[in-house]
Amino acid sequence: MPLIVVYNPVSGDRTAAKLTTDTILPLLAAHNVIPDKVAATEHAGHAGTLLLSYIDSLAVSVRAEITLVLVSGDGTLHEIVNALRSARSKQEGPFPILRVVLIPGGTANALHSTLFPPPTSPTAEPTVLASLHSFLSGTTQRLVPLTFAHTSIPTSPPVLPGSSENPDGAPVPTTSSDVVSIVVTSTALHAAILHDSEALRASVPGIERYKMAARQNETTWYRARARLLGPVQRYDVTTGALVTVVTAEEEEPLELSGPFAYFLSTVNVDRLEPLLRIAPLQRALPPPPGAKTMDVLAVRPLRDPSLEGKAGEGERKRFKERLWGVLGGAYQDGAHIKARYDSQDGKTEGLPVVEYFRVRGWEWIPEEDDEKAHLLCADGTIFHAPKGGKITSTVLARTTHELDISVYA
Ligand SMILES: Nc1ncnc2c1ncn2[C@@H]1O[C@H](COP(=O)(O)OP(=O)(O)OP(=O)(O)O)[C@@H](O)[C@H]1O
Repeated sequence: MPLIVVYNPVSGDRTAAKLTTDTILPLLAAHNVIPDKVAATEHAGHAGTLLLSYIDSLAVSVRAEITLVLVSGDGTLHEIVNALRSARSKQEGPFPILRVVLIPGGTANALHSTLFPPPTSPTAEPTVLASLHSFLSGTTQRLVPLTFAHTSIPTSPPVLPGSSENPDGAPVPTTSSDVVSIVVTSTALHAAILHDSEALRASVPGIERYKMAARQNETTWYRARARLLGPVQRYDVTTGALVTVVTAEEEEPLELSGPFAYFLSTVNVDRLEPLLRIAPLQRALPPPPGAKTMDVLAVRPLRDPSLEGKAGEGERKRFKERLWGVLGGAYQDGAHIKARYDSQDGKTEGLPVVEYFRVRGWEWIPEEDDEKAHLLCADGTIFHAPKGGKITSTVLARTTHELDISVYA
């Protein structure tokens, strides 16, 4: 079967080239697996074009299924998936199945740490080559298919009927950017952190840059409405179960009014970093195989009864302490999803701080004058919606994207 090795020499701590040469290629050779091609990415966006030109170089008779050994972080895989999706949409007929051997060479390695959670015992084997061992094992191979979250971000501001640009209310064609996430799609704090941390990449190559960017955004709230598209389930902290709140696609979405401190959705992953288990139900209560769902986490500060509905500087500073305290629970195996506000009457339980949903998709409608609420992060790539532009994210059905991409686990 055709096999290509691709590594990103600048991802993470920049050790992908050494790992490939010193460890991965010798291990493949020891199993009589000789790659057709070994290539380093040379610039952003290169991984996708590399893979597509490799596919083009193969005779049609041998390209039904391709193995990619990828040494990188999530961002490089994200680029590959988007390049394949774009190529697929322009091509009729069969398209190669892609099997990925994923070697964590990035900073966060969310997908890899979800498939291979960090060992709890100090004597356990490190997991860096676990996907490769699965591929080489032959008998114990497990392939995990990837789910895609498709997000559409308008590129031009909405033109409302009756406005000076459109006085007679004629339909105005909208333009948008489209992107597929395989890990995370977010707005609010997470998007702001990813946006600001990119500027720190050169000086702070490790995870620390995310913490620095977090501090820059810790008292910001984001004014927007979110509409959760059905079917929608809500996590019930008391029973530990997911409870249906919107039954079908046709029903009215569940609307969440802002402001938001946090709004993030994940597919395929429960972790964003090896120890940051942000969406624990992705593994604790996994969706059935092939389900068209993503998990959404939202934090809306004004649910905190101690703020008494106020959003001043003092309340934001107080809420910052609460938010960090709660989100810190994500590092304790996902304990944040159980945190509650204080009870108002001292008898009943307080509201959950983190609202956790399983949904088909969501819409995010930022308030026009809140610039930071217009940021969107798709697997680390940042987009800016135009003023007041509505962002929509939904899980793509396999029949729509017609791609078959899975990872050895
Ligand atoms: N040779 C290169 N020079 C500069 N940028 C590159 C090069 N090759 C790839 N890239 C870019 O590097 C970016 C980061 O890669 P990747 O996501 O794999 O690593 P990371 O950000 O360190 O890890 P993670 O996404 O797991 O946090 C990608 O968005 C990709 O476009």
